[in-house]
Amino acid sequence: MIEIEDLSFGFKENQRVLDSVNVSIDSGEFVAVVGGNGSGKSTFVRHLNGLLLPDEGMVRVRGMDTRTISNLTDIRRKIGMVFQNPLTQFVGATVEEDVAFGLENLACPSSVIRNKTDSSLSDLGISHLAGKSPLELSGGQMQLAALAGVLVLEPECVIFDEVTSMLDPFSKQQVLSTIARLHEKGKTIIMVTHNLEEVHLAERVIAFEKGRVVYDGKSSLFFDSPAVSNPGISIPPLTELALWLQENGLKEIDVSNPDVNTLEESIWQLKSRN
Ligand SMILES: Nc1ncnc2c1ncn2[C@@H]1O[C@H](COP(=O)(O)OP(=O)(O)OP(=O)(O)O)[C@@H](O)[C@H]1O
Repeated sequence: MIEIEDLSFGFKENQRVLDSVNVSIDSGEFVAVVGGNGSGKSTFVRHLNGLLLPDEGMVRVRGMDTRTISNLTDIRRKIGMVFQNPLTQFVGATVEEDVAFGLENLACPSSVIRNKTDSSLSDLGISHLAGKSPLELSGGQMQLAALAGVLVLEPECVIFDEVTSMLDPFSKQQVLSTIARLHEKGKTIIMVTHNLEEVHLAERVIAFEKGRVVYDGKSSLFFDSPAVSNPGISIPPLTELALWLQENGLKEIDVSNPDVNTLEESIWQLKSRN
C-alpha cells in the first residue's frame, strides 16, 4: 500500500533527518514506529501522507507519488493522521461540527454528513460528546473526537503519532483498545510510540536511530534484536525481567508480551528447577 524508496530529508541544507529509508507497508498491517527523541519518527510518518515531501527518493501511496501535488487530496483521503496534541486538529466549535467538517469540504449532501457523523461518533462510543466544545474534553475524549474526524472520511490507513503520551492510564487503555479494534476491522495502522510496552500490539516494528532504520521486523523478535541497545530505546521493566528469565534457563518464555502473572509463574518455575 505504501512504498518508500531511498527517502532522505532535512529541514535545513546539509541536514539528514531521514537518511536513505527503504520501507514498504502492506494493506492491513499494524506497524509500531519507535526510536529515541529526535530520531526521525514524526518526520518519517509526515512523509506518508505528503505533509512533508522527500528531498531525495520517493513515497508512493497506492502507486501515487506524494511529490505530484494533484495526488495529495486522494493520498490524504487514504491516509488519516491523529497527532499527539489533538487541539491542533480541531476546527469546529463542537465535536459534531468538527467531525462533519471534512465531509462538508468534500461537498457531501447534508443527509450523508448527518448519518456518517452520527455513526463515526457512535462507533467510538462518544455520541454523548457531540454537542460539546472540543476544548471541554478530557485528553482521552479529545483523542477519540480527533479520531472520529479522521475515520468519518473512511481512510484505509490511520497514523497515530504519539497519541497516548499525554494520557492517564485509563484513557490510554481506551485509545489503545480503539486502535486495536480498528486493526481487527482491517485498517492499516501505523503507530509512533515512545512507550515500548505498546509495541506488542503491533505485528511489526520499525525502529529509527539518527534518521536510519535500525530494525524492521516482527514485534515478537524486536526485544531480542541488537536494535534495543540503541540509545533512546529503553526496554520496559517487565520485558527486561522476561529477557533475564530467558537468559537464565527459561528458553520458552514469551518476551514479546509478558504479563505479571505469567512472569510470577515463570519465576516459581525457575526457582523449582534450581
Ligand atoms: N519543523 C522543524 N524544523 C526544523 N527541524 C525540525 C523540525 N521538526 C523536527 N525537526 C528536527 O528533526 C529531527 C527529527 O525530529 P522528529 O520530530 O522527526 O523526531 P522524533 O523521533 O519524532 O522525536 P520525538 O520522539 O522527540 O518526537 C530533530 O532533530 C528535530 O529537532
